[in-house]
Amino acid sequence: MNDPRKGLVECRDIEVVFGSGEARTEALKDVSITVNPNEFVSLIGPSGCGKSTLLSIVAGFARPTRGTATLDGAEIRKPGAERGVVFQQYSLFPWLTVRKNVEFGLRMAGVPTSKRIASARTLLGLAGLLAFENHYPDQLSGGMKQRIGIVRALATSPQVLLMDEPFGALDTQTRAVMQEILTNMWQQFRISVLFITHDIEESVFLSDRIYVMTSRPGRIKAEIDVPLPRPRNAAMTGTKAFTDLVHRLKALIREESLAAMGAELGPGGMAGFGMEVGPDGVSRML
Ligand SMILES: Nc1ncnc2c1ncn2[C@@H]1O[C@H](COP(=O)(O)OP(=O)(O)OP(=O)(O)O)[C@@H](O)[C@H]1O
Repeated sequence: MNDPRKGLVECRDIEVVFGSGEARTEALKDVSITVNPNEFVSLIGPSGCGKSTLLSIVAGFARPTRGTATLDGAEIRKPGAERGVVFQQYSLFPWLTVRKNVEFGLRMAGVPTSKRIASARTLLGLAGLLAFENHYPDQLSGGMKQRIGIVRALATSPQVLLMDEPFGALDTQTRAVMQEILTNMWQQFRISVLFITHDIEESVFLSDRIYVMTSRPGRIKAEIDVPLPRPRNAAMTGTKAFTDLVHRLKALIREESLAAMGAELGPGGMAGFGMEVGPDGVSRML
């Protein structure tokens, strides 16, 4: 079982610059975010604003140019078992059965065979996948593969789950079911989650708090609390509280997406959108 006081992620004044000279790209600037223990936090923002870059810093796959990322006060310098990662691509090993995929991290950690089989079977049972333990990934649907990806990330009992567009490749119906499964699993495991999505409804449905990022270089534009009760269910998506939050977030994202496009389209190009490009960048036309 996880320690409920652990899983505090803190990013402070993160700046990331790729390349130099003409190829210099400022991806993130002055980004500070916190994910509290047991909290579900989403990052949303226009394409290319640096969401994946920030997540990969917390995962330990990349280092910031400036600033620090810590987990429970310790600086993150490399990947670690206390952080599970789930990507949009299923990234399961096709030559291993479902159960052996789930066992993989435990095997790497030196957990004895009988113990890791028992853990994998328990988790597969919770995700409704025990009947498929001896199947190979190719024999399963996209939704099942992603459930296995989540189960595999949870197998090593991480304090934090980092998810980069995990449902991006799924059809709308499967995606909605996966959101319910994830919120139920999160409720049981009570770990911290940092979740990236392009889908605003998805972020509201799942999160306690949402950070909205600006267009590149990504900064934190807004931090929005989601005070919807838990456990969450599909019926909530029709409530006024839910749709009001979605509209508010959509307006924030639209502003940033137009700003990003405006920079590409140049003066006059944004007039039809109620925006214009001036010497100080993009502004709203009244
Ligand atoms: N290794 C790299 N070298 C150079 N530039 C990079 C590298 N990785 C990312 N970038 C650039 O940094 C910016 C941020 O990329 P990132 O993938 O983090 O954005 P994102 O918000 O996750 O985008 P999307 O929503 O489209 O997935 C982009 O302009 C991207 O092209």
